Amino acid sequence: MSNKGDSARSFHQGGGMGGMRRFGSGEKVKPASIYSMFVRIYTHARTQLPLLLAAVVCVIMISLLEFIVPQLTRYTIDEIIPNKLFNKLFLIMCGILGSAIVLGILRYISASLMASIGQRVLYNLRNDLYRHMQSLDVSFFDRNRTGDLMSRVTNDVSILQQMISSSMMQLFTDFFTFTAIAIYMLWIDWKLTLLLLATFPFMILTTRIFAKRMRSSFRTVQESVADVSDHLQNTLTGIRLIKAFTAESYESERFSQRTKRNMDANIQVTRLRAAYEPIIDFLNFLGLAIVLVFGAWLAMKNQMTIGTIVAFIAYLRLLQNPVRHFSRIMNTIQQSAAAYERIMEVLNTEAEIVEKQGAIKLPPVRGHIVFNQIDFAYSSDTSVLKDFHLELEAGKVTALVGSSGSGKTTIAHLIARFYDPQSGEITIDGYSLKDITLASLREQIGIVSQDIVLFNGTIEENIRYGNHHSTDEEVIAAAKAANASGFIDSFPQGYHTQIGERGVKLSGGQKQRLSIARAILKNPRIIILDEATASLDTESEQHIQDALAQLLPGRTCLVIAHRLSTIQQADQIYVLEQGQVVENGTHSELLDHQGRYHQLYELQFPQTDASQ
Ligand SMILES: Nc1ncnc2c1ncn2[C@@H]1O[C@H](COP(=O)(O)OP(=O)(O)OP(=O)(O)O)[C@@H](O)[C@H]1O
Repeated sequence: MSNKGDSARSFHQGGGMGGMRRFGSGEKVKPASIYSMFVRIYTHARTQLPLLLAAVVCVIMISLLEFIVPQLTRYTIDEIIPNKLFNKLFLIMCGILGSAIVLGILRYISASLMASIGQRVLYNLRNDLYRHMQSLDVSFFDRNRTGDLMSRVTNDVSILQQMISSSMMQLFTDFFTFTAIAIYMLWIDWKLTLLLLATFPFMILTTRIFAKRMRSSFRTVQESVADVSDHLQNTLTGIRLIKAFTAESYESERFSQRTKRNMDANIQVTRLRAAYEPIIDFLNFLGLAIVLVFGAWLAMKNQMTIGTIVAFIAYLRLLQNPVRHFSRIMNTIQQSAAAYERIMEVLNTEAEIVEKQGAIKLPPVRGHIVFNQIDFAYSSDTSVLKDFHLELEAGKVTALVGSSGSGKTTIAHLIARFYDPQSGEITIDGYSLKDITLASLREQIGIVSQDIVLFNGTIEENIRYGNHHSTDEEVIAAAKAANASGFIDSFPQGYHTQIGERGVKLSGGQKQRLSIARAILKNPRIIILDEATASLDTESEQHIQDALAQLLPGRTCLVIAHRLSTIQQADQIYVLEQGQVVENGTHSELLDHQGRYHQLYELQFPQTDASQ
């Protein structure tokens, strides 16, 4: 029933509706620049400033030490060897080994610090992402595939994790080393250094060209991972259906198509990388050739010492190391940028259903609900409700009947403000839904729907979802009222029985009774029963009807039912056809009227004399 489409398309285009914001929440997101990615990471890391500062100090010290070692080489060649300073050799030895030990310690400290900062940044980012998703509307989840969203929170965040924990440190160190050494080399011989640096614009250009392509390939890789995850989510939860339709090979084939897309995209990334690295290596060799040839020329003209050339070559290697690392890190950075884009698409999506500023807390209501001139459509091409009026009297039972797709469940969704109508107003006790806080509205509504949602956990935990602060006695009382205590007590573990994913270990009727118990525990002022007794046998249904008969008095109740036997006692019955109320009245009034309700009744009870 949902119109879940391709994720990228739905994020970028929304559902249409002539550009209305309601359906266009997933506005086009600009490709996130690497700069903005780092700014965001830094914003999160700022909270751990002392750690960050310690890491930066380590990085600066590493750069300095890396700088000192070639100086020792130069000193050995230019001073110690010509002057035969044997006594200095031991000092040189100690200097090099000491530097290596300190470098190792500093690298260990900075890597640990960065890992700890990185993990905290990601912990915050992942939680922000999940919290933000929770705040988005039902329509967002209609538009986007569950597997794709899961992949954004898990896979895409993990990719960023890799970059922050390992590559960021390298990037920092390289940046400092590069700057320090470039300045020193300019100071020693600016002409040679400038010649050397002349190769860098080519490196930057090559990097830019490859970066763009790599990012788009990584984007495909990540989308294909999301596709695979979505397929898994759908098919593993629907395994019984697949088996019933012997669709195992069909699904395996579809799975392999998705993994092939992933494989192709990965091959493309590897090819790009394989082409990029040799180009960078070539430019590095060009630098070496320049230093060697030009340096030798200067040395032959006695304008440079051999020690300086050796030190220069050592520095050149240090200067090129960051470049070589960068060509490797660029892979991770581009992959992270693609992941970051996908994360930002969710974070930049704004909820359409938002509380207006100064929204008031809905006080405990009597439950008089009015739909006034409501126009509603899920998307621009199909209208569900048009100029719709409906009144639910406070404390009474109102039933909605009508053919499938006539808009009954939609009415329930609008009361809970899962969606907003395009025009018109819905009020509860005179309060417009748009003027009140979402929490204060939803706290007063209990929904028992035809799609029973139970979470993996115990029976007790699932009932307690209705009210996390309830006592054990209250949980048991709710189960009794919902006629569920009988089957719960028959389980060896009673209320502590694990019900499995989505409650797979329970029968349809048992699941329904748990969901009713959950609603009873919530003790709401308004109750919506959307086909709540549909999967119960006649006997259980009678028990539930008895339980509801105790629960409903004094509350406003909206009952949506196909089986007319369940709503005969309703105070008011509305008959809906194509989003319009075609008649209303009590059961007997509607039978007397001999209209649509009478027709439906005849269809369901052909042997009964309708007039009785
Ligand atoms: N999330 C959604 N996105 C787009 N269209 C939807 C969505 N939910 C329902 N619809 C469409 O809205 C119309 C009304 O659906 P609704 O679920 O309200 O009908 P219903 O009367 O409750 O049907 P049933 O008795 O079969 O449950 C249908 O045409 C349906 O296809």
